[in-house]
Amino acid sequence: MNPPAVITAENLTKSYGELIAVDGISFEVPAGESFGLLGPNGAGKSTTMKMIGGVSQRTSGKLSIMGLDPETHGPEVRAHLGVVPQQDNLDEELKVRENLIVYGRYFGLPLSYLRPKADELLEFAQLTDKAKSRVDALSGGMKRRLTIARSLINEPKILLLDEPTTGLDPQARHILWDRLFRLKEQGVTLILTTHYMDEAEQLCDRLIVVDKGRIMAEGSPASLIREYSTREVLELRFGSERNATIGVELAGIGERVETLPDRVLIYANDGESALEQVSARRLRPLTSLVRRSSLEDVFLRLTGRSLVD
Ligand SMILES: Nc1ncnc2c1ncn2[C@@H]1O[C@H](COP(=O)(O)OP(=O)(O)OP(=O)(O)O)[C@@H](O)[C@H]1O
Repeated sequence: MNPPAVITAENLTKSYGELIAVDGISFEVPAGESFGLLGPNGAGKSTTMKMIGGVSQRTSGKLSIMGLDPETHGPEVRAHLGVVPQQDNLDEELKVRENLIVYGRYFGLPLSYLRPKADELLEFAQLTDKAKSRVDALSGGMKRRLTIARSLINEPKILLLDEPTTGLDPQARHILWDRLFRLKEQGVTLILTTHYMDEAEQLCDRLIVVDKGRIMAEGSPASLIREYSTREVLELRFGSERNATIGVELAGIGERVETLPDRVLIYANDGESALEQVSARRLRPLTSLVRRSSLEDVFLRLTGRSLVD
């Protein structure tokens, strides 16, 4: 039997005046899943998260979190949720450990619970030795981990993460991904937005690709890649002058040729054999690279645009 859905959205819509930021999206997230909203800036990801978190009212449609409507049962819904917003909003005046305790007090949790819980969460966030540090002395990655630790103070069943690793360096991102994996192993349902395809591939069991407030596709990263791309991609650079016109000369190689401003992509199941065909036509790229298809290719196929602006 499938686990029950902890979040159900049906035709969820949010308009800001004339602008439809979220345009009738529907999805279900079963308990324990790591579910992603992948899309470029402005796609409507944060707006969807805010509606789930009960801090933004929907214009129309239905939304249910653990069987409750966040608009009519705000406090009950928030008790099940941990929220990691896009911008860290830690209290810079307070020390690291105090941030956890003071936040827990907002939930009305007793100090006898909060003190050991704060220590446990600092351990989890690898911040035990920073317990007494000032927040403004922490690195970006540490602040993110502290924000995540803080969001876990009430032992939420669902964690909402809006762009969890934006602005972090690769090492800090990997540490964070590892922590999120651990939460998933503990059975926490993760809902995350990202415009990084590698993050979506690493973290999400299933995701929706969103663009301009609409769902373009839905599935696991692997199934989306299988459905919308080839196994491999041959990336060629011919220099800015030739890139624009070379597409015609490459026609027929692989399943599809996509011309971007700085490179040409040939979609083929066997990239090396596509490269041999390029050589056979006496076309000499400045650089060539064969790689596996990614969600970036899925997005390009679905929208004709690149995921990262
Ligand atoms: N409070 C608001 N008032 C008016 N328009 C808004 C408001 N919040 C968001 N928007 C608009 O709604 C659209 C969707 O924004 P949203 O922040 O949800 O996108 P996003 O996919 O999360 O992108 P980002 O990663 O940049 O946050 C954008 O066009 C944005 O300008």
